[in-house]
Amino acid sequence: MLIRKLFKFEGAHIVRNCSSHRCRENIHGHSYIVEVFITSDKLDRGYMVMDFVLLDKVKELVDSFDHTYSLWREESEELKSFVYKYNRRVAEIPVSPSAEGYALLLFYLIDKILQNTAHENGEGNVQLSSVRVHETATGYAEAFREDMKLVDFDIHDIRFSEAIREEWKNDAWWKQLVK
Ligand SMILES: Nc1nc2c(c(=O)[nH]1)N=C([C@H](O)[C@H](O)COP(=O)(O)OP(=O)(O)OP(=O)(O)O)CN2
Repeated sequence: MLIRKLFKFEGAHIVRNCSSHRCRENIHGHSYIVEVFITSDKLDRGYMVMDFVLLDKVKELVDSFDHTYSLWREESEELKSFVYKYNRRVAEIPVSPSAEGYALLLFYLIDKILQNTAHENGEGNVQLSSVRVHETATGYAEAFREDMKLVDFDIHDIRFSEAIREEWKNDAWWKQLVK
């Protein structure tokens, strides 16, 4: 059985090397919608795949990209300095921030969060099925587990600035993922 939970963030980026010159040459933003699809072979005692409330860390993660500049680590030192000088909320990431890049990055992180979520209400084999990132009303990218072979990074390649981290209720979940 499949469940889906929707999250949102307002994010800014440039996507280098793409075909669209508007997109690759200009800092711009989108109202992103992130859909997280989760499956299980069993229902918990509440007749749920898993309670949506257990996705609170996923909410915190997605909210970390809200009013945040997503800075690809391959950007020039000049742009990096500019971004850090004029923005408090910066996510430095190992993928270019296309819809595809976000979908892969979020799949990687949400999968880790789910693996670190205690399931104590009779849940079955809870699995992340896919992460769909809508960049506009007309375009989205969706990452599945097999797509993770398209990228090569680990959690140490992802950095949230101090201003983002200080808004987290606590950083235990992030420390757990890093461990
Ligand atoms: N496969 C992808 N294509 C594009 C992406 C992307 O992430 N993956 N991103 C962009 C740009 O960021 C752009 O801002 C959005 O472009 P587009 O979909 O063309 O947006 P419009 O609102 O102009 O779309 P219309 O359908 O023409 O209204 C570009 N491509």
